[in-house]
Amino acid sequence: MILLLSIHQDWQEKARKEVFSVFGRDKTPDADGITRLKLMGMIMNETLRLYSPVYSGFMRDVDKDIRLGKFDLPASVQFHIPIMAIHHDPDIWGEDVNLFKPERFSEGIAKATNNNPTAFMPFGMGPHICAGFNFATNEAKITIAMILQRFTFSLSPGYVHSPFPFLAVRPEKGVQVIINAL
Ligand code: HEM
Repeated sequence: MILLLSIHQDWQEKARKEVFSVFGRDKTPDADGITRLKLMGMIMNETLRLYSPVYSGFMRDVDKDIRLGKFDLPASVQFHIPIMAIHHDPDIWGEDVNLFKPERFSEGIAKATNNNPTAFMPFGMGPHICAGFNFATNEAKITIAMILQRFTFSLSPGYVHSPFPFLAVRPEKGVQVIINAL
């Protein structure tokens, strides 16, 4: 999120305005307020879509013969759900699939996915959905909100774009930003 908000200063400003309107400049973010950060949620979803940390996806075992949409899946096969590929499918997200556009989530996930809400699954899906889902999203929202309350940030000219798959997607050469106190 820091990378994308450094590039997209307009969204950084919108996110800061939202944080100020909910917490002001000084209040430490609390659970109640965090649920009211709608723009922050949209920015987070778009970040998780573009740079899905669990890029490779996840596996499911088929325990009995089953029909899934147009596929007949026999018992005992394993299939792979490739999160990053689904998150970059233009049939679902549109021709602007590679652009950072948090506004695509403004009316919820069903609208953003052209009525395929299960196509957005940065934390997986079903009974084995990520156990840390709430923890991870709340922690990130609190951290970003506290940074936005105190600092502006922009991308350093030395930054080299280098998303790198190593367990999770990470910037191989780091994310260098210039930070200024507000
Ligand atoms: C941005 C951060 C994270 C992302 C994107 C993420 C994503 C995922 C994904 C895609 C799965 C597979 C889900 C499935 O098979 O349907 C998963 C499983 C899991 N995650 Fe996370 N995760 C994150 C953070 C965390 C954190 C912080 C914790 C623990 C505090 C955690 C604990 C787990 C556990 C225990 C599972 C296995 C759940 C099961 O198999 O029942 N995750 N996560």
